[in-house]
Amino acid sequence: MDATDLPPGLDGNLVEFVKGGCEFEWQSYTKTRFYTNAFVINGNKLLLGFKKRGFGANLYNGFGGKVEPGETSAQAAARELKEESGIDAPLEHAGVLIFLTEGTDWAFHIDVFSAHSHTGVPTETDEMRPEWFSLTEDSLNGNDDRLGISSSSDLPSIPYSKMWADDIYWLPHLVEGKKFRGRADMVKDGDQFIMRKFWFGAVC
Ligand SMILES: CNc1ncnc2c1ncn2[C@@H]1O[C@H](COP(=O)(O)OP(=O)(O)OP(=O)(O)O)[C@@H](O)[C@H]1O
Repeated sequence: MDATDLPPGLDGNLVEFVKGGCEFEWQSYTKTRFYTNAFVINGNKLLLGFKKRGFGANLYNGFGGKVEPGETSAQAAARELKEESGIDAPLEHAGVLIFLTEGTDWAFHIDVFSAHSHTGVPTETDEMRPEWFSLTEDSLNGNDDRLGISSSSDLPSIPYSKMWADDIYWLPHLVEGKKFRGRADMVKDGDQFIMRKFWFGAVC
């Protein structure tokens, strides 16, 4: 894909898998702040955390936060995973997401990581309550959540309706082990954010 067709902030040899909001312009930004987000898979289970406070409170997400000065994103991802869930995992880089939110002139740059094993027992912290979710196909692609049915396994389905709106576009790629990139410009709708303009793609 021609780099000029990509949303500002993304580069490389990428193949689009979904986009929306073509009638809007990409929001401009002058600064970037770096964050991490880590997803741990164990066989047919995915670990998510229910965020109890701060940005994204009351949503399920991976474990992550700000990259501190002097840290690499991989170091920050490991630190945040441990701080928020109590576990260690051999995290590998899986994707990059750029988010803008209405009214701010800076972009979230989120390095997303995944791991297929871990040590330690996921433990609730002040910030996050870890829970395992089913990775059956209907759970992962959001069919169970859309239809309000429980998963065919003994674990709950991935709760996309209680996650950031973008997650359903890239989480299945992460679980399949495909590298991805994406950008979403979010606007406030009542007390939640919705995507105004977005683009997600795979790394060739
Ligand atoms: C807009 N769409 C989004 N979709 C999915 N995840 C998103 C996100 N936007 C932000 N995130 C994640 O939200 C966390 C915020 O981090 P946040 O808790 O504020 O950081 P940190 O733990 O350093 O904060 P404190 O210093 O404790 O306040 C961090 O994992 C970041 O990756």
